[in-house]
Amino acid sequence: MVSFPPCKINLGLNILSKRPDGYHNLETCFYPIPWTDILEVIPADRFAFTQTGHPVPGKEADNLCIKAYELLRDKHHLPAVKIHLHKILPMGAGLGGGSSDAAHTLRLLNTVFHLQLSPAQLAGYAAQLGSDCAFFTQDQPMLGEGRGEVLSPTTVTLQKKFIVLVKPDIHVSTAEAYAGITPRQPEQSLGTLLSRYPVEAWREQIKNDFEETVFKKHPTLQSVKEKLYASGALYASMSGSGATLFGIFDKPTNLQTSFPDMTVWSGGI
Ligand SMILES: C[C@@](CO)(OP(=O)(O)O)[C@H](O)COP(=O)(O)OP(=O)(O)OC[C@H]1O[C@@H](n2ccc(N)nc2=O)[C@H](O)[C@@H]1O
Ligand SMILES: Nc1ncnc2c1ncn2[C@@H]1O[C@H](COP(=O)(O)OP(=O)(O)O)[C@@H](O)[C@H]1O
Repeated sequence: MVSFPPCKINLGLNILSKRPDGYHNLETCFYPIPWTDILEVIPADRFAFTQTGHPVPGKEADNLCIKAYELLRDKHHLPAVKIHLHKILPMGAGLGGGSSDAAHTLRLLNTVFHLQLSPAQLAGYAAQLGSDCAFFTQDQPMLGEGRGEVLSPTTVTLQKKFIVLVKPDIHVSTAEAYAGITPRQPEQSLGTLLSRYPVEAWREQIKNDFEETVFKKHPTLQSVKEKLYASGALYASMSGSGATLFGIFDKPTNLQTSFPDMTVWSGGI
């Protein structure tokens, strides 16, 4: 069985406090974007993992698809499978592609082997694989709290809008980005702000707390954001810990020529 793990952008990202377990409490709105990897899981005589497209850095055994399989295999005595991942999404990009692959491996295994795991059980397993993973067990925008795994529905919608993602050839480590932050409580919760204001007003209201320190270290990212606004974006921001920037537009917008040496994706929602 095949699935298409999508990526996400973060509409706003407030880092609220540092936790005793070393993670940070945050609030964000995860929004799914239909730019995807391709993932196949089929029953097999012996376990095998194959991978094409962009090579995934690190040891193969650390691939989140394998980690996801091992997690369910140990709990539910799964038979062997063959997993194939075709990697399209940029990595370490603030787009959560690896987290999505992990969650979609769980979802495929649940379906292929009729495990009948509830959405809450799937989200619980996903959260063991990464803070962002639980979101990808859903297919709709969600507010994320806790370390990102406490999810609640939101009415925020980007329907009829167009998104441009720009990924410069810069890598920002998530752990490093968190280390540069001084957490603080905002005056108004992100959920309230997102529901109260139209996209056009978010520029003054909604922010990503990582931008300040990450932009200082990589000024190119600030200039990409400014260029997105200059090209007509209603709202532009960095996604997650970077380095992808996104712009939300009223009409189809293709900016590859504006960012010739960067990876650009654009599409409707
Ligand atoms: C920043 C965010 C925002 O959506 O996304 P990305 O930029 O990675 O896409 C996420 O919080 C990334 O979540 P995820 O990539 O799943 O993180 P994990 O693997 O759980 O943790 C990687 C490292 O990030 C830090 N971390 C992560 C989540 C969190 N709430 N607090 C943290 O301090 C920890 O140092 C941890 O060791
Ligand atoms: N299936 C996978 N796809 C992408 N990255 C993976 C995967 N499995 C493990 N990783 C590791 O996770 C790191 C970052 O993952 P990714 O989700 O792309 O980051 P981000 O959430 O910042 O976009 C990679 O550099 C890689 O070492």
